[in-house]
Amino acid sequence: MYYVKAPAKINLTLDVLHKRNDGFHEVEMIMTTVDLADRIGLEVREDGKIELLSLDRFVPNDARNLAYQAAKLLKDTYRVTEGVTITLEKNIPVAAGLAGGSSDAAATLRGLNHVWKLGLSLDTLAELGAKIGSDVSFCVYGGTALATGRGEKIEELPSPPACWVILAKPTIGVSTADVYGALDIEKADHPNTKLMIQAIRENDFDLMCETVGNSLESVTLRLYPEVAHIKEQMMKFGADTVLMSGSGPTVFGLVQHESRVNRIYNGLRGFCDEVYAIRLLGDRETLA
Ligand SMILES: C[C@](O)(CO)[C@H](O)COP(=O)(O)OP(=O)(O)OC[C@H]1O[C@@H](n2ccc(N)nc2=O)[C@H](O)[C@@H]1O
Ligand SMILES: Nc1ncnc2c1ncn2[C@@H]1O[C@H](COP(=O)(O)OP(=O)(O)OP(=O)(O)O)[C@@H](O)[C@H]1O
Repeated sequence: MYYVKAPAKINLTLDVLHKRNDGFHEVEMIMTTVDLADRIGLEVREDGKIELLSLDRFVPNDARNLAYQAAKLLKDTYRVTEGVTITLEKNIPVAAGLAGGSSDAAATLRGLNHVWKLGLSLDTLAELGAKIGSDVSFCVYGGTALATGRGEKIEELPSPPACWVILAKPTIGVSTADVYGALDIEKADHPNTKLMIQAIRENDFDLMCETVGNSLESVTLRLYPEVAHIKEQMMKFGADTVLMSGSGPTVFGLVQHESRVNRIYNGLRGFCDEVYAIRLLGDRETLA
């Protein structure tokens, strides 16, 4: 069995610029990977079939699964005769704004490129991944990046300042399409992407905290008041900054001092089942 790691992402910024003619939105986002990952096992089969095994009851184990779709796309595009059994160990919360499914698809592309000996570049895998979902291209590279277009155009950035990340996910799943659908771009918050890039390049933690922002946040906060409650509590318990990731509902807090991490974690665990205290991964090397 060949194992690949599929880490979650958070959006340090997510600016929605305008709606396009194809129904998608033009975005500018700064994404970074965090140390919470699914694990994907790949076993080559000679009968040419693709099979997916998942123990998580919230995740489909058929052609609806993004990891399955990744395998099928790669097999069809490059006329691969071999098949694969994909074992999915899910640790990233589902429908959470953490790109769990997209990261599984990306890791499957990377892993199959290896076990099927295709010799494709990451750029080629990222281009292919964009056909599965807007977040897949970023997940193929991992690390930290500016993502533009509908999210599929990736420019690598250095690692953000090192810190702890507290993730808290309320017990609701959010549909990305619904959140984009309910967005009023004029009224939304528009983070300063350039300033965030400066904060990252200058390794300035305080500037990073001041500059986080997400155009989709106010939509999800309006639809699900419990997300606002988690934000307030996380701030109150002492996070340096707090923001919703992607289309939500997961909220992340950035924390510089380890001494505060336990207090925030324990405080949130009092009323939220899914809380994680992890580190930013930040650079691409950690995916190898
Ligand atoms: C919210 C984010 O997770 C931020 O990283 C992404 O923008 C969403 O990425 P994703 O889940 O991979 O999204 P996709 O599967 O490509 O699209 C789901 C739906 O979200 C909406 N969508 C997505 C991306 C985008 N730039 N504009 C959109 O309007 C579309 O209605 C689309 O049908
Ligand atoms: N491998 C997978 N892992 C999780 N969900 C999957 C997977 N494949 C398909 N899905 C489906 O996709 C939906 C969205 O799940 P996912 O966890 O990827 O959302 P997300 O974290 O909000 O992603 P994003 O941040 O990219 O919008 C789920 O409701 C699930 O049915």
